[in-house]
Amino acid sequence: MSKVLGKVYTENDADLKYVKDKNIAVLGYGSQGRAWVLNLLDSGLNVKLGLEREGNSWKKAQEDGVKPMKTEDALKGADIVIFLVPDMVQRKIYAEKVKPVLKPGMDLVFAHGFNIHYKLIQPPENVDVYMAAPKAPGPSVREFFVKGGGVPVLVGVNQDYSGQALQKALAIAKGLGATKAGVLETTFKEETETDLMGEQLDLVGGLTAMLRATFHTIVDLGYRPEMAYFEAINEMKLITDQIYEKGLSGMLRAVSDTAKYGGLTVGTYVINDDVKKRMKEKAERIKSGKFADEWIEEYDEGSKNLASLMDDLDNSLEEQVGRELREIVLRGQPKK
Ligand SMILES: NC(=O)C1=CN([C@@H]2O[C@H](COP(=O)(O)OP(=O)(O)OC[C@H]3O[C@@H](n4cnc5c(N)ncnc54)[C@H](O)[C@@H]3O)[C@@H](O)[C@H]2O)C=CC1
Ligand SMILES: CC(=O)[C@](C)(O)C(=O)O
Ligand SMILES: [Mg+2]
Ligand SMILES: [Mg+2]
Repeated sequence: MSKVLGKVYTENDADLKYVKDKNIAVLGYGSQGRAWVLNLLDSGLNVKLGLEREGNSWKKAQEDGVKPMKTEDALKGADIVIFLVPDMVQRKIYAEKVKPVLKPGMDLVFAHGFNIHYKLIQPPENVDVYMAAPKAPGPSVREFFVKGGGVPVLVGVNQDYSGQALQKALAIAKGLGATKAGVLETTFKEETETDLMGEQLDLVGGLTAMLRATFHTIVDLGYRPEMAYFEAINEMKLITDQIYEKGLSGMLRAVSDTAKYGGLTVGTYVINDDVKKRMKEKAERIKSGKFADEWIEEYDEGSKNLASLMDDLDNSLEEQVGRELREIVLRGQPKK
């Protein structure tokens, strides 16, 4: 029994029978979509892949031995519709393709609560709305499954018309392999807001900004960029691997005493109360819905700021050095 976690669902708490005879339409074959389609098919479920265009995803699915079809065709006779197109695209596909064929008793399933929580999609009362949110990038969802395991998934129920929404969410999570690890329960609000906070404050936002700031601090003092890249960026994976396996204190015990002392004293000097105040400001912005409004507006105007930020990053010194150094690093990587 766990001392601090809420209920953790594992293999025996979930039964595929709740979704086994249902027709499942998965919309999208990107990072998550590919992993979901392949894992759910391998788990023996009836999955149809629906795509809007015969583009890259279409080709990739065919290469994987999956038969893609037009969204409309995948939705024919569907009982369960799983949204794995980008968050900003879901409302359009819902309005144009799903809503017209939505019948009482159907299920709408999400991998992230954004569209439901921020009311971009407002389903009628007579359908189930639930989520299975993998706490890992899509490629890991597939890789763990293929190796006989699974990544942790959060399940949550927003509407339980059938009275079986939680069982179905757990069944989908099991089909993804997640009950091999553990499935935790959440709400759409909690999952959406904490997911955004994590990715903005550290995983995606804070981390890249910190790596780049450290890189430039070292380079600005006159050291060579390749030294800075190794120290400030490349080695981060090895440190986070230690945290992943052994926790923060386990990582600290794996590095030298010199690193331990320097790290513990300087880390909190750099990431100080002032930084935490700024983090809180941005976390509040997520809670208030202001971040969602900003992102929707940016997307609707063509994501120009996003594209230009990505361009700047691609052209940065750290990425130029990184592209060359990674060839050396990856050459020495043990074969999988
Ligand atoms: N990427 C990840 O690892 C994670 C994603 N999620 C959630 O999973 C869902 C899917 O996200 P990803 O897998 O990252 O998406 P993605 O961007 O990797 O894949 C999107 C799929 O939708 C298609 N698509 C893209 N633009 C489209 C458009 N305008 N019209 C129609 N189809 C379009 C693409 O061809 C592709 O098949 C989102 O709700 C996301 O928040 C949740 C956990 C982690
Ligand atoms: C991979 C993941 O869970 C993220 C960072 O939240 C996302 O891609 O949105
Ligand atoms: Mg996430
Ligand atoms: Mg996210």
